[in-house]
Amino acid sequence: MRELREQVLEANLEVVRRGLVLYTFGNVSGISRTDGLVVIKPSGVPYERMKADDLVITDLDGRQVWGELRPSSDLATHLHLYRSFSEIGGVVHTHSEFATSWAQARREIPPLGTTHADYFYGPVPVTRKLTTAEIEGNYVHATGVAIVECFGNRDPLEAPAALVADHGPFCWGRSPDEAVHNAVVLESIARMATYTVALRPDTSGVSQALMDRHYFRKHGKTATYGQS
Ligand SMILES: O=C(CO)[C@@H](O)[C@H](O)COP(=O)(O)O
Repeated sequence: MRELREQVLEANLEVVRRGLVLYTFGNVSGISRTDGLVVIKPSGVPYERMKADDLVITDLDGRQVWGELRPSSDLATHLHLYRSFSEIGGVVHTHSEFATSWAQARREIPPLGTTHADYFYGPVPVTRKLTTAEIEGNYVHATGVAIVECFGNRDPLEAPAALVADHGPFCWGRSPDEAVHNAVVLESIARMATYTVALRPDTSGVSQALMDRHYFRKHGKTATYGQS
């Protein structure tokens, strides 16, 4: 777990270097599937002071098995994603400005160009609004449930991000560093989508043929989106 703690620390520091978070916003975690254990950022600790030993380890039910500090307040969302999406190895939550703006507008990000299609096969989905009962109840877990729901039967690695309505983006990948990479790309395509829609509100976006061409040549795999 020492190596995973170092990877998760590095991934947390990378979201700061990439300008995706301010102060103590955001969090990154990673999972060891063989041990069934998750390493996550501690809650509220400034990134510039964070050390690998400050990271917290829990099991998939959220029981803390290592660390003195409290785990990130978003832990239950990360855990639900790990339980639901068995292929993922890292989760990132940020409040990056353009992706968060689409989340606050409660709009999915449509595939408007090949930059999007290289990384996200189809739109980046947005969740439904949480109910008052969910917000007053197990809010953080309900956030994870809403993310998984908005994926339906799409492959979560074909569009490794979701926008949580009124909140912000969650991204994931096969590892913590791949999840951060996807969060950086998401912010870039969210920025371009904002400008594109401002310049041409009636844009129709990329054709299915262009999206297929770009996504498949980059990933070399078979589509599931749009086939079910
Ligand atoms: O979503 C939020 C707040 O809305 C989080 O990103 C927090 O800002 C980070 O909390 P910790 O991970 O430090 O508990």
